[in-house]
Amino acid sequence: MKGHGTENDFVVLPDPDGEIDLADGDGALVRALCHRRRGIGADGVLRVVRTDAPPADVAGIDASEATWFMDYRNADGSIAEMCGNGVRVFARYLVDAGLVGPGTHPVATRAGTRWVTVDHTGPVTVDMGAAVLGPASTAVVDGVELEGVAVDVGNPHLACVTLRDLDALDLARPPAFDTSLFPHGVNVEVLTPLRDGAVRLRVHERGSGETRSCGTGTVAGAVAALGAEGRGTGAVTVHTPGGTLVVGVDGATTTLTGPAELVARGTWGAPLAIGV
Ligand SMILES: N[C@@H](CCC[C@H](N)C(=O)O)C(=O)O
Repeated sequence: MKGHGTENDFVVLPDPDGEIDLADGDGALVRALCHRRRGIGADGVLRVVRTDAPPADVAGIDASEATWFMDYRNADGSIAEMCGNGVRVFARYLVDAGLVGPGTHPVATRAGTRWVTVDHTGPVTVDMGAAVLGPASTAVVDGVELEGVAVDVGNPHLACVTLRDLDALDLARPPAFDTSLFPHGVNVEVLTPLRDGAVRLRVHERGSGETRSCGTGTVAGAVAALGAEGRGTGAVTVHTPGGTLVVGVDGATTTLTGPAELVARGTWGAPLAIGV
C-alpha cells in the first residue's frame, strides 16, 4: 500500500506475523522501497505487525493493550521512535483492511502506545502524548543560525520560531545542530510565530530530508510557538507545504488531527534494487 498524511508519504507493508526483517542488509530494503526513482518512493516505511511478533530491537510491548505495532523506518533505513503522520496513515490502513472498525484504537510504537481515532474517510486524530520542552539550542539552516527549542515528542525535535522568510531557506541540506544535545540526530522545524492561532512550518527530517509535512514536527512546532507567546496550552493550526494539521495542547497531552489517505495498492515481489 502507498499512503500519505499531508503529503508525508509512506509505503505500508502488511506483515502481521512478522516475517519481514526491515533491518536486513542494514536497511537496504527500506531504502529500495523508498527510492523515488528506482523504488515505490516514500519518506518512510510503516510495517504493520502484530504486537506478539515485534521486531528484534523492541522489548517489553504489552500485547494486551494493543494488537498492532507500527514498525516505522525513515527513508534512509534508520529507525525512529514515532511518526505522527505515519500512525494516522497506519490507522487508516487498519480500518481499510478490516483489521479494526471505525473508532478509537491503540497502536503500539517504539515511543509507547498512541490512541488513534479513525473512520473510513474523515480526518484522523491521534493522541500524541505529552510533548516535553527541553533547552534552547540553535540550528544552522542554509548557512543561517536560528534559535530554537528542543521538544521531545517521543522522537527528538528542534523547533525554530523565526521571523525570516521560510520560503527563502534551503532545507534540502541537513541543518547543523548541537550533537551533544542530540546525539541520535534531530528533526529541525522552522516556523513562523503564532498569528491568529496559526503558523506556517517547514521541516528537515532526520533520515528522510526535507518532507512536505511531519506530524511529530507539527506538534513540536505548535508547542514552541505557544511557548514563544508564554503559553503552555492552546490549539494551533499548522500549515505545512503538504497541507494543514490541527494540534491541541493541554496540560497533559497533545493531539494531532488531519487527513490520511491510502492512494495505491500493489504486490511486492518485483526485483528491488537492494543495495541502494
Ligand atoms: N514524518 C514523521 C516523523 C518520522 C520520524 C523522524 N524522521 C525521526 O527520525 O524522528 C512524523 O509525521 O512525525
